[in-house]
Amino acid sequence: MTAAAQSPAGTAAGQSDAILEVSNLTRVFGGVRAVDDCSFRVRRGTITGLIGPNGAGKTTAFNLISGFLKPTSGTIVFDGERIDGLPPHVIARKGLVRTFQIPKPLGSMTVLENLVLVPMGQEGERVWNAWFRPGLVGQREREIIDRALAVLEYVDLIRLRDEYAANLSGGQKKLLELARTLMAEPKMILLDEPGAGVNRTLMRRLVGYIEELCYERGITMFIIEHDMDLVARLCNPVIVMSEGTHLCEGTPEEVRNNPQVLEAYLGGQYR
Ligand SMILES: Nc1ncnc2c1ncn2[C@@H]1O[C@H](COP(=O)(O)OP(=O)(O)OP(=O)(O)O)[C@@H](O)[C@H]1O
Repeated sequence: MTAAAQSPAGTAAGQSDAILEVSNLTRVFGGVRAVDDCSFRVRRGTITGLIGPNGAGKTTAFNLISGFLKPTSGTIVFDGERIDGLPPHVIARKGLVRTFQIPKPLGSMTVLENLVLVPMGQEGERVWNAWFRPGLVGQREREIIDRALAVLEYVDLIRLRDEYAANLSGGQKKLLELARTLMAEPKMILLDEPGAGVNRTLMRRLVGYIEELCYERGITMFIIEHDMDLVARLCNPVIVMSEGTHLCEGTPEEVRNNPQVLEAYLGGQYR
């Protein structure tokens, strides 16, 4: 019997290093094998990049991992537990959350309401009503509101806390999206193109947050990114997908110099 098989479920020696293990993952849309027998692992405490040409299956892989799509076949293990096929809110409660390339805050709610809703789910409205009737604010509700305010301080959106999310700039919406993920107290965040449509100043701030959240708070980061300078600066290792599957992985330097990667990009639509 192997050491892994002898250990209790979820604590096997081989699993402690990998927070995410994707095995033989496949998702078919009609005739398209968007993700095709794809396997990889993400090490705990890393900022891991996911790159590949357009249509390589990166977004579909993220949607499968975060529960927004169900796999056709294959398994996904997060922190020692099978999560494939579970709905997004259950996966988020286990500590795995994702952001979207186009952030999706609830526009008709304020910045603060957007954050309060994350841990409370359907109960968020109740917390909110209680906020206006201070005598009714319970211990848990108070804690959630205080945590939301602290997160807004952290991402420097505190002065916009009563603004409707719909009125925020694109960059501010990105920060709000990051703030919402932090409210879920994640162990791992999937970031979909944090660099897309972001100016240099905000990009520097986002890079700072990503590094600090990973290296100081221990949140594993898994990032889809097309901006190769940003990938080289932030990510190690980098996983390359092509045609729905895992092509290779390595340091940014290694993947950049890998002829298979060049071929995958030049054979597709080089960006
Ligand atoms: N809902 C869907 N229905 C049908 N086909 C889809 C669907 N979602 C994705 N696909 C197809 O699956 C393949 C992989 O798409 P996906 O968006 O995952 O790639 P990607 O690597 O994220 O691409 P990009 O870098 O351009 O965002 C593409 O051929 C795409 O057209």
